[in-house]
Amino acid sequence: MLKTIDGLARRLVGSSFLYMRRFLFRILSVGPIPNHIAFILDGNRRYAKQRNMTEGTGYRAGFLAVMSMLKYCYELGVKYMTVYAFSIENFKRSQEEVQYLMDLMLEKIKGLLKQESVVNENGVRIHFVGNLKLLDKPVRVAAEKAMHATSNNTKSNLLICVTYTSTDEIVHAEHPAKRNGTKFRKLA
Ligand SMILES: CC(C)=CCC/C(C)=C/CC/C(C)=C/COP(=O)(O)OP(=O)(O)O
Repeated sequence: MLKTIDGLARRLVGSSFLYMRRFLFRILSVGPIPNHIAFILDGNRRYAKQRNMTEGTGYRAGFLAVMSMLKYCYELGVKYMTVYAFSIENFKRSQEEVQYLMDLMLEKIKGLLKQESVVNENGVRIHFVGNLKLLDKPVRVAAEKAMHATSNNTKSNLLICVTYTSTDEIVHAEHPAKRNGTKFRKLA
């Protein structure tokens, strides 16, 4: 008897949550929807520390949080989403932590490629942005595979920034420009 009441209550809470969610989305989609939203993945370790969790658990929780934010964005019709995931500076962390993050990225990129993933369900094209040569080879290969596999998706775009930093970008932007004969002048 108690089990039946508990099940009923759960279903009631579940359906009212769904109803409220639909209602909220209706209201939000009336207003102007941004074309591009960017997320900086930060605070994963602090989150884990506050809850006496391992750093790895914090990173995993961070990834799940960003995935649900992305799902809301797709549902609202945001065309471009950028995620700042791993900068070149992040390589200065301990070797174990960097390796953990590389393994996590590999696992998650493979997950994104699955048919039932949030990316495929929402017709999202993935772009990895940054100096990809600096990534661990298996991660780079998976990233390239993800870009290729989603290249025909047209509903929205997910830009994942990895191994990036402003100085590296300036250096790499300058080289082709120099080759084209562009003249640079020093800014005062
Ligand atoms: C495929 C894909 C998008 C994977 C992403 C995996 C992921 C969660 C990466 C976050 C990496 C990172 C160095 C965050 C910085 O914040 P921090 O956690 O160091 O923050 P804190 O030290 O300020 O708490």
